[in-house]
Amino acid sequence: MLDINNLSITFHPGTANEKKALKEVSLHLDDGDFVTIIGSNGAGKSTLLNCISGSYESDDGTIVLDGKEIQYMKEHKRSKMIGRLFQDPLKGSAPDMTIEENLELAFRRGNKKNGLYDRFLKIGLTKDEREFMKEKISHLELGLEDRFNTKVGLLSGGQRQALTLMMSTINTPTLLLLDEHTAALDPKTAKKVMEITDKVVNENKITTIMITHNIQQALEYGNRMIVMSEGNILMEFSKEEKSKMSVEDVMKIYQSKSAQDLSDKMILD
Ligand SMILES: Nc1ncnc2c1ncn2[C@@H]1O[C@H](COP(=O)(O)OP(=O)(O)OP(=O)(O)O)[C@@H](O)[C@H]1O
Repeated sequence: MLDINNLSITFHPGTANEKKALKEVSLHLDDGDFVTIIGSNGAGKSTLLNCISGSYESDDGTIVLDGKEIQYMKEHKRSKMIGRLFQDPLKGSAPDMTIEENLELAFRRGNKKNGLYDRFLKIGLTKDEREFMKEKISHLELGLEDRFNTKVGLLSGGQRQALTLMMSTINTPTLLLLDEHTAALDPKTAKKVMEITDKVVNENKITTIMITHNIQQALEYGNRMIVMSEGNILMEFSKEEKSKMSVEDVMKIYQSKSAQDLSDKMILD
């Protein structure tokens, strides 16, 4: 479903600041895979997601998603297939619009049959659509279904991140990219948003890549864990291997295989 072959990108080539951020990275994901990625600061984790989403154009290599070569496809076109969440809960939803308006925008954007919104002809949700979305959002158990007319800017960081997750998955994406999407939340809220994420991903069998600085989270969730260092994929662990590992084991293995330690953020967690 996702085939990345020999992906490379160098920033500021030929200058003193030259940085090979990805060095011939190859990665294959099957349908429904939920892969967690950990690695030291500057390992290339976000760059990899940026190349997949189209925020960055790689110098070399291919990215094939669902049989289509996408490495030269514009980012806005890829966004119809790829959902993405960032660390910052303020990204991904419009603060001056209500929950309902944000959900409608996400619903029409990814739904060919509902292309009217693309042409800026806002038509509003039908009664059935509103009920469908209220039902979906009630699964978050955050009470957002009763606040459909609340402006999103008034929601907490956790509520907003959960809403963005809902917006990214209301039309099931081919691929979901999560870039430390719980890192800016307090531990209790982060846990709740992670549990919601896991439920949404598993129930809808969404192929997902999640970067996290939290090793425990990387071990606990998903069916594969990838470890990156200096622009390379250093190691990969299956669900079964992960289940037998502790956070300390991961840190020891990383230190023995890489010249670096895992990021300071990870050690502090
Ligand atoms: N737009 C850019 N211009 C120049 N250098 C960049 C750019 N984006 C990333 N880099 C560099 O590429 C390297 C990899 O960065 P990246 O953000 O992918 O790391 P990361 O593994 O996500 O790290 P962190 O855990 O600190 O977020 C870093 O040295 C970074 O400074």
